[in-house]
Amino acid sequence: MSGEIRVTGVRRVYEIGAGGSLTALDDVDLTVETGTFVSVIGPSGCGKSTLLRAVAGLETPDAGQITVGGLTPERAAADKMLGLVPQTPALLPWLSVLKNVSLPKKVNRRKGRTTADMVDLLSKAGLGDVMHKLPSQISGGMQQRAAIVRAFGLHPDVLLMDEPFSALDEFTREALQEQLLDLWDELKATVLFITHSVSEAVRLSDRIVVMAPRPGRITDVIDIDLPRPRGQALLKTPEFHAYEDLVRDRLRGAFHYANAIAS
Ligand SMILES: Nc1ncnc2c1ncn2[C@@H]1O[C@H](COP(=O)(O)OP(=O)(O)OP(=O)(O)O)[C@@H](O)[C@H]1O
Repeated sequence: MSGEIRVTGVRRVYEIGAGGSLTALDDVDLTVETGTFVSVIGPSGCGKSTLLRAVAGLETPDAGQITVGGLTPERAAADKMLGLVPQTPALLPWLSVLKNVSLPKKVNRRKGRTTADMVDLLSKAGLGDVMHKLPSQISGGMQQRAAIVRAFGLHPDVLLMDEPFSALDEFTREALQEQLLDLWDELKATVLFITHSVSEAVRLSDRIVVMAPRPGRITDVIDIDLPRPRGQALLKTPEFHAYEDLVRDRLRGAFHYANAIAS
């Protein structure tokens, strides 16, 4: 139960001026079981970030219920059960990489790791040689890796990731996917991951949730039954491509709909 995310009948409506409203989430039901990796994919505006923010306790649904480990998201966040990795790494520019990733330890001594643990995690993430540098002295890919290590530093039960690799080139992205999977395998957390990339979703996930917009809703849930660990070689197998095709087919419907309402 400790890391289960349960979303039941969630609705979120935004007022958009002149008496208009936009239903960003409509009757969304989703259970992410403890320790599983679930990705959410769908066209722009289908409510992915709204859903993630609601699970993080940063957004209050107008109807329905969300629990994280049986608690309200606000309580789970206060208990440091949640880790959040945003699209941009948001490291503090005046602190070294090591000091940045060690911050949660200082903020929350109860659950945080020791500095030695963080040094070890940074080394595992390939950042051992740059841990004393400032964020501006390392690449964007390294900065994002540091942000992921920082999130794991709190030893969260649940990790919420909003397109963390979207600003990176394809090869860096693939390398980071592998490192994320290694960290996840070692540290165990329930992960809710937003992406626009079909191959990324297939590689990382136990389950992929497909959403469509207006109203933002879940249109499909696809279990990914591929063996782990999912190294580079897996990306070339027919089984992997078959899952990519399946997800693309299911997504196509959501995109047709999105384009129809936009035109
Ligand atoms: N604070 C807000 N006020 C009004 N409308 C909002 C607000 N936040 C989001 N929206 C609208 O709600 C819908 C869902 O937004 P959301 O950011 O969750 O979509 P998304 O699927 O994450 O999109 P993207 O892939 O582009 O990040 C969009 O139409 C967006 O414009």
